Amino acid sequence: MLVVKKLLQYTPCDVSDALVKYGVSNGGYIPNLVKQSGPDSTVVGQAYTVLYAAKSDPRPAIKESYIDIIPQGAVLVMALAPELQLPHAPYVRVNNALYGGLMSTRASYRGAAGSVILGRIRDLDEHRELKYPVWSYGVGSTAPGPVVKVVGINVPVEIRVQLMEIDKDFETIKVNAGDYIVADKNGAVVLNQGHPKFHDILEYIPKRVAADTLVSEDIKKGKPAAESQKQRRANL
Ligand SMILES: O=C([O-])CC(=O)C(=O)O
Ligand code: NI
Repeated sequence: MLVVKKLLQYTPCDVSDALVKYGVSNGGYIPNLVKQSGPDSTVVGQAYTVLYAAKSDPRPAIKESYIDIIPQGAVLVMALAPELQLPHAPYVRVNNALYGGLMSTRASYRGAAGSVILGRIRDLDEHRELKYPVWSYGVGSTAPGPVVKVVGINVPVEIRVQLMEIDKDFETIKVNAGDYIVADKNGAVVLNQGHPKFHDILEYIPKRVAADTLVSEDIKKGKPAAESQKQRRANL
């Protein structure tokens, strides 16, 4: 809870700066998500993961409704099995919406912090009326039931994303249940709970934010950006 309180003061960009400092070159950023609803402030919570697979997948469907057991304060992270993902737009092979307004209504009632849907959502107005924060790749009109089923709750999920290297197809971002999700209009970042430098990362964030506030003041007074950045970040 303390970690959540701390992170609520910052943005995903601040968290990414710290992750880059500690060797995560993509800054933990989960690309291609669009903020669809909710207030402007940063959303932070521990990931509550839900994994969808094709109806033909050999794994049995989970009987329990994932939304009825979502913990207070959690961020729902909903992903499709890797074989249903694409590194390029539209990012998933599934055109049915994975998630809708009734799910947000229940999540909001249970005090969840937000929902990050790595696929399509429907019922846009309902999420917006609830002022409940939802991110997704896109929108849709059809419910998930005819094509996919939930096969995992609080299991690690893998997100296939495009890479710069032309000889590699994709890289995989992993989200484990309990990892910290920090999201706003810039998108969503995952801070792995098990990162060996987790506490250093948390300590670095305010120092870097303070330095960059001074850089901003310098620039507004006419100082060249590169010179100020070099000076103000010298000891970081
Ligand atoms: O009905 C569904 O399966 C999803 C949906 O639209 C909702 O949660 O409102
Ligand atoms: Ni609906």
